Amino acid sequence: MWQGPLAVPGGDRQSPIDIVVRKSVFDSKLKPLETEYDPQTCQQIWNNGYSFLVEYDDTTDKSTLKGGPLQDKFRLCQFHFHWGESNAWGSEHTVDRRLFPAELHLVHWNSDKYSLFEEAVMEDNGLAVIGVFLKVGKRHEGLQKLVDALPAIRHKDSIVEFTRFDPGCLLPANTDDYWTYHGSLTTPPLTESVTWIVMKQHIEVSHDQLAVFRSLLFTSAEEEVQKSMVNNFRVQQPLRGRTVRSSFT
Ligand SMILES: NS(=O)(=O)c1ccc(B(O)O)cc1
Ligand SMILES: [Zn+2]
Repeated sequence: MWQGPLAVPGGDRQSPIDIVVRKSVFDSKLKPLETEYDPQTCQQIWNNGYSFLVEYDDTTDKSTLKGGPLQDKFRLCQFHFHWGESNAWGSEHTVDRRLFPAELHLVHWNSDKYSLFEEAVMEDNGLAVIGVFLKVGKRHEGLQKLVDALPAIRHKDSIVEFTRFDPGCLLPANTDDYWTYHGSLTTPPLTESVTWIVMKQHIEVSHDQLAVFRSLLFTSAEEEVQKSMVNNFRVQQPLRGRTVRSSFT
């Protein structure tokens, strides 16, 4: 897995963390999430050498997230995943130390306060990331269009057009139950600008679908030694006195 600097200098709100359910605090003021995703804003899918990203046109408020713990409206800019080399591990967050084979991150930035992702990423209330755990089980029909595009972006820095994909199909049926806490990006620049919203309910994907994730490569086409893109998750970070709130009892 990606080790990197163990702690960011002065970093006391780093991610990911273990969510200790019995220590989370129910907050009745937490609202249901409100997502409005327009599949027409989907643009491309690419291998950035850490994961694969599905990127959305975030020049207007077409695909947005609000409600939940958020005061402002946030724009979807991309989603990506983290996974393991085996089904035994792969997620970044854990629940009472329980590992999942993979985790989806839907990345949004505060378009009420900032005009670009690059600005928002430096600010306390700049980003909101929805985390969804993946379990191996039945095939996820909505995911298949994405899985079919992966062989075309096997190598780092490869990119293909990818359109008309509704990321809402990757959310669990129940999006009212979640944990939320203030944390950071889990890959560089590791900035502490993220309101994390981790779904209690997981989604299911098939073993074969997850195997295609593992067929991706960290390395670019020119490199002699090819390395499988697996275990692209960060080690867990200290809670440093933070409280994880829950939207459910
Ligand atoms: N893994 S994560 O969702 O925390 C994340 C999101 C975005 C970026 B980034 O745009 O550099 C890095 C990490
Ligand atoms: Zn991520």
